Amino acid sequence: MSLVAFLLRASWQAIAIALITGFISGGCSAGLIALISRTVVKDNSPSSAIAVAFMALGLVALLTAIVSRILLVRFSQEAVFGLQLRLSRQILATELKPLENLGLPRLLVMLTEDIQAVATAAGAVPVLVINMASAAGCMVYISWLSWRVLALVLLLTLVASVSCRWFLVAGRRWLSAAREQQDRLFQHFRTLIDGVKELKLHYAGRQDFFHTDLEKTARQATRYNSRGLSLFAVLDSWGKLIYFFAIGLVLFALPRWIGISPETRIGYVLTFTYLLGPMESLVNKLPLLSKASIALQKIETLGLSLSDPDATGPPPPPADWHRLELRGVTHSYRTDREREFTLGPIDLTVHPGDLIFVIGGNGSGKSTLAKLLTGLYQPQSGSIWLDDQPIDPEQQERYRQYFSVVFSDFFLFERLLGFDRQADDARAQSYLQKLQLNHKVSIDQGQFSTTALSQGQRKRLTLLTAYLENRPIYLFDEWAADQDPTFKDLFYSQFLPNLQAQGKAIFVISHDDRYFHLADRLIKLDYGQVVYNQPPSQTVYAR
Ligand SMILES: Nc1ncnc2c1ncn2[C@@H]1O[C@H](COP(=O)(O)OP(=O)(O)OP(=O)(O)O)[C@@H](O)[C@H]1O
Repeated sequence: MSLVAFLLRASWQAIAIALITGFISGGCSAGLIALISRTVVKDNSPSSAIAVAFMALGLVALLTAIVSRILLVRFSQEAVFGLQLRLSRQILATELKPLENLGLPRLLVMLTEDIQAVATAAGAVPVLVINMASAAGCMVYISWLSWRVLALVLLLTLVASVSCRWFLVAGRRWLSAAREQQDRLFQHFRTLIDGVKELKLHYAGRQDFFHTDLEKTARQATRYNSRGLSLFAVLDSWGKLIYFFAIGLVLFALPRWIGISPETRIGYVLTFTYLLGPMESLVNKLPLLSKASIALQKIETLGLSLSDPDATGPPPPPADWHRLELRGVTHSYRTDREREFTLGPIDLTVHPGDLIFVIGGNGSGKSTLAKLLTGLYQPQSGSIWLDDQPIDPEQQERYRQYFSVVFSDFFLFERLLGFDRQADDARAQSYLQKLQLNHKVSIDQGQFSTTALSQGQRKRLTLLTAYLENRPIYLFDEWAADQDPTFKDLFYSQFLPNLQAQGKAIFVISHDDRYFHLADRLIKLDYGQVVYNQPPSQTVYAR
């Protein structure tokens, strides 16, 4: 999608008004040039009517330029604002799996660099429009002066466009290549920030990462960018050369060939001298426009969902339920054929009040099962049923509201999201006490006083959120792994039974075999397959 199409889509009526006022302004500027050249050539003592006309034209040119620019600035900024919100919405509407496939760096580049590129180009559009309008007005004036000169100008414009096209296409290709490197560069920036501790501790590793990965990619991006921008710089000078050639032609050659009048000559030269500024600014903006359309193309090819997640309104709150079933559910990660991992087919039935431990070695598929169970992944085959109703993609949002989940790679928000702040403060405060965090953290209007805590303490705060959510089904992915022995014991022997007593179904992904006997059922996974699904009393599991 081009920048123009993007802006038109945002509000074509506003753009039309801005264009019309822009063209009036440009036309008036061209009229001013005509008036000046006529007066210089023909009138030694211009009448006051000409002076009034001059003032009027100047005033209209100025006022319409202001109106056009303000309108365009406002609408281009609105369009960028809309783009930011649309992209954020699209990310929220896109299923987890395609987002994981895209990866964080690509999404980050899109939300920062690409939006910035579009915003910068959109900011330049108002000036561009006025300049193009002035150029068009000047063309009209030239055609009025002499159609033969106009034919020459058009011919030169054609030559200029054809010869500049090569620079444009090549320049754009390099900028596009630089944009590809930008995704990789953001990946390295992420490594730099996330791995800063490890990099600081390891001199050789740090040098290796810095030179082999980060510097190399950054250099490549810089190289491609400079090649692209250099071509645009050559294009600028080439354009100017053609421009001066045109002026020279009219000044020195045309009078001999076709005998044009001094008025035409001066009018032509004045017009072109005036146009030099707008044309230069127009050519200078070409790289910005190219970058913006590359960014817009990139955004489109990411394949984010186009549906609005909020279009159907809020999902209904979870109703009473009696049975959750997984029937032959599978999920595969297709990295390459030989190392493809497939979870399932899994058959599973859960009832309210069930406490199920999901166990198994590293990489056996426990977290994948968690994502399937909670509706974050859709089954690739098989189906999930809630009380005799299959969960199809339209039901997914509603289905997810049944779950309160703490993942092993959890994210702790700075405040309690989506709660009635005042009403829930008191409840949250009492949970803080139970979680033995009241001496470290307080809550005011749903805002945690701090989240700068130890890993174990931060994880306890996620438990607080889960409690407040009060959903029918809970899932804890290795929640107790970071807890001290006392709190770990509290979690397994008090918190879980408490939730169970409230009729919650609970999945606990765990390696803590000391507590396996507390479960109603153990589901053991091994390389994506269920080894057993039975009560611990019937199971011999290794301690
Ligand atoms: N995003 C992904 N892309 C490709 N393969 C993946 C992805 N996530 C997980 N896998 C593969 O799926 C398998 C199961 O991973 P999963 O995270 O479900 O295991 P797990 O039992 O939770 O392991 P752990 O106990 O180490 O957390 C692993 O072999 C892993 O390589």
